[in-house]
Amino acid sequence: MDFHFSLNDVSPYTKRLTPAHIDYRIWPPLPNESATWHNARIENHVGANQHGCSVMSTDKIRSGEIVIQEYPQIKHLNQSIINYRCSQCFRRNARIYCRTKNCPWDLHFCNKQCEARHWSTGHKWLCHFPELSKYIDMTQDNFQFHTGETPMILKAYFFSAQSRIPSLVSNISKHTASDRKKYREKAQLIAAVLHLIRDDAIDELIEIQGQIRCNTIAIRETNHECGINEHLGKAIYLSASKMNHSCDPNAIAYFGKDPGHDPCLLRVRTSRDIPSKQQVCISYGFLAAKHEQSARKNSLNMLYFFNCKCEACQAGNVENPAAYIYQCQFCPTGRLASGEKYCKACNGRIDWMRIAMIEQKADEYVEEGKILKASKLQEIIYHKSSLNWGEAMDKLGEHYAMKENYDMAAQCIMASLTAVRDTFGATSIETSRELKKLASLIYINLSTELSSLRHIYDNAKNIVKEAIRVYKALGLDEQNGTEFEELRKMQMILVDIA
Ligand SMILES: C[S@@+](CC[C@H](N)C(=O)[O-])C[C@H]1O[C@@H](n2cnc3c(N)ncnc32)[C@H](O)[C@@H]1O
Repeated sequence: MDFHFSLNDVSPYTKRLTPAHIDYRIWPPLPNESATWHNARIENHVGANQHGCSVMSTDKIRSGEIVIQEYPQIKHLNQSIINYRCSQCFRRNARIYCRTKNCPWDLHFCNKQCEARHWSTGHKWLCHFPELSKYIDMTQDNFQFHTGETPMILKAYFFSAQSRIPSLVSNISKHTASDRKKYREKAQLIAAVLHLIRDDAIDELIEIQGQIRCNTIAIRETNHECGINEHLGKAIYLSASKMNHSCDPNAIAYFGKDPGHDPCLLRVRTSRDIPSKQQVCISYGFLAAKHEQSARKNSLNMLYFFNCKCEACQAGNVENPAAYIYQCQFCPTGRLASGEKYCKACNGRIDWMRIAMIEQKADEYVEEGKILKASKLQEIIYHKSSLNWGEAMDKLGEHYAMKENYDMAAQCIMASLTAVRDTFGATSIETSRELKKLASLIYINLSTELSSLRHIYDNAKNIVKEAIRVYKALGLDEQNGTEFEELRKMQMILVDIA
C-alpha cells in the first residue's frame, strides 16, 4: 500500500507543535466501558491446549440468557457512511458538524451531546492534525479495514494513558512479514506526524495494529424491512473480546436494540443450555455446520492468526454435515461425502458417474427456471437432511408460492426446515428463518382455504409456537422486533379461531 506521504512531508506540520504539546499525557482518558458477566467470568488458562483467556460459565446457563451487554471502548464509523451517520453513536440523520471550521475529518453528529462527547474523547486532539486524515487514511483497502483507521489506533495508543490496549492478544509474530512491514510504515508516519517522543512508540503502534486486527468486532445493523445488513463500523469490546471462537458455538453475539436504540450495544446470548464450568464461545464467522474443517482452519489462520482448537475441530472425526450431502443409492440411511467409494451404512459401491450426471442435469434445469423438474432429480441424489436438499425445497416452495399454491409451498418449506434443523440445530438463526417462512405460509393458507382449515390449524399453531420459542431463545424477539410482532399476532389470531 502506498501512503502517498513521506517522512519529509512531516516537518512543515511538526514545526507548529513542540513535542511537549503532543506528549501523550494530554490525551483525554477514555471513559471506562467495562461490563459485567452474568453467570460467567473471564478465566486465564495456562497449558498446552489452552488459548489464553476464555469465558467460563460459573453456573448453569439456560438457552437464550444474556451473558453480557457491553458498549465499545473504542469504535470507528465506516468511512463510507460518515455523511449521514453520527460518528459518535452511529445513528442515522447526522446533521451537526464538528465545532472546528473545516474539520479535516469531515465528521457529522446527530446532536450537540454526541459532538461534545466525541470532541472530549479524542477528536479535539485529532482536529489539529489534518495530515493524519488526509495522508494516512486515504487508502480504503482490506488492510486498512482490518488494522483500523488512525483514530482507532491512536485511541488505543492513548487508552487510559497506557501504551497498548491492556491484555488483548495481538498474535503479532504470526502476522505475515508484508503486513508487519505495513504496520511499521503506518506506525512511523503516525509517530513522525505526532512527534511521539517515547523510544518504544513504534513497536507499541505496531502491536496495537495487531491487537485491533485480532479483537475488532464489526458492528452491523439489519434493516428487517428490506433485509439489508448494513456494516456500520468496527469496535473493540474489552470484556466480550475475551470470548474464544468455536466452530460449534453455544452463544451468539448481536447488536440489539436497547430502549435508547444504541446501535453499538453488543449483546451475547446463549443458544443452548450450558452446564456450569463450560466455556462460552461465539463464532468468529465459521461454522462446522456450514464450512469444511480445512476451509475453517485456513480462514481462521489467515484472518485471526490462530490454529483453531475448538471442541468441534478437536473431535476431528465428527462428520461435517456440509460435506455429507448425497443420499446412498442402495439404503435409506447412508449419507455420503463426494467421492466416497462405499456407503458406510450398507457397504454398497457408489456410482459417482451417475450422481454427477443427474446433478449436472438438475443444475441445468435450475438455470432454465424449470424448478419442478430440477427438484425431481435432486430428490434422487441429495440426502434429505442436507442443505442442498433444503435449498432445492426452498426454491420449489418459492415457485409454488408465486403460483399462489400455498399448501404445496408450505410442504416444501417443511422439508427445507427439516434439513436446516438437522444441520444447524433446533435453536439456530437459520432454523428461525425457516420457521418464520413456514409460519407465514401456513397462516396465509389458513386464511385462503377456510374449508380445509382443520388439518392445517394444528400445524400452524405448533409452528408459530416453535418459531416464537426460537426467536426468544436467540434474542430475535428484540433484535428482529417487527418479525416477532408478526408471529405474536399470528398466535393471537390462531387462538381466536379456536
Ligand atoms: C478475541 S481473542 C479471544 C480471547 C483470547 N483467548 C485472550 O486470551 O484474550 C482471539 C484470540 O484468542 C485465541 N483463540 C480464540 N479462539 C481460539 C480457538 N478456537 N483456538 C485457538 N485459539 C483461539 C486466538 O489467539 C485468537 O486470536
